[in-house]
Amino acid sequence: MTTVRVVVGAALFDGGRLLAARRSAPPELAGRWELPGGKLEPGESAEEALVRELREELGVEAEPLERVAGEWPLRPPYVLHVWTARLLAGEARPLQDHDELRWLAPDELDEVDWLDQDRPAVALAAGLLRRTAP
Ligand SMILES: Nc1nc2c([nH]c(=O)n2[C@H]2C[C@H](O)[C@@H](COP(=O)(O)OP(=O)(O)OP(=O)(O)O)O2)c(=O)[nH]1
Repeated sequence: MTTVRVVVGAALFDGGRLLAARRSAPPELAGRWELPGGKLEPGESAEEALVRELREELGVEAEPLERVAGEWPLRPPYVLHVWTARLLAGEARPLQDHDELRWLAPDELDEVDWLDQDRPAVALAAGLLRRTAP
């Protein structure tokens, strides 16, 4: 039996908008949009991985908030887990893995070509945002 490995994706919110990131690699994923994040390293919690990845990929500090219920299969052995997070400091820039970023308002979420496996997670995360936003 293969052990499942977790990829953590961040539904990063700031001012009521959600950050979408366009992948620059590998070729089969390039041009599609995703929630920034990456693989957990050994011994790391999902929250720790999320903070590290957002620092590396976007140059920002973020606070994980809550896990979005669900798990989405990726290329085996990986599965996608998603957490909502809020921006604490910095201005997001596509430093690694991405070539474009967009902050999407709730009515703009369908404007980018999300990776198929990200669509349900994005919809759920946006629902959480609508519930918790002032
Ligand atoms: N980060 C991220 N990866 C996703 C999402 N959806 C999705 O299918 N993936 C896939 C793309 C990659 O095959 C894998 C995550 O790899 P990654 O390249 O982001 O991970 P990483 O930063 O840890 O990079 P590395 O170890 O490969 O260098 O999961 C998503 O929303 N976020």
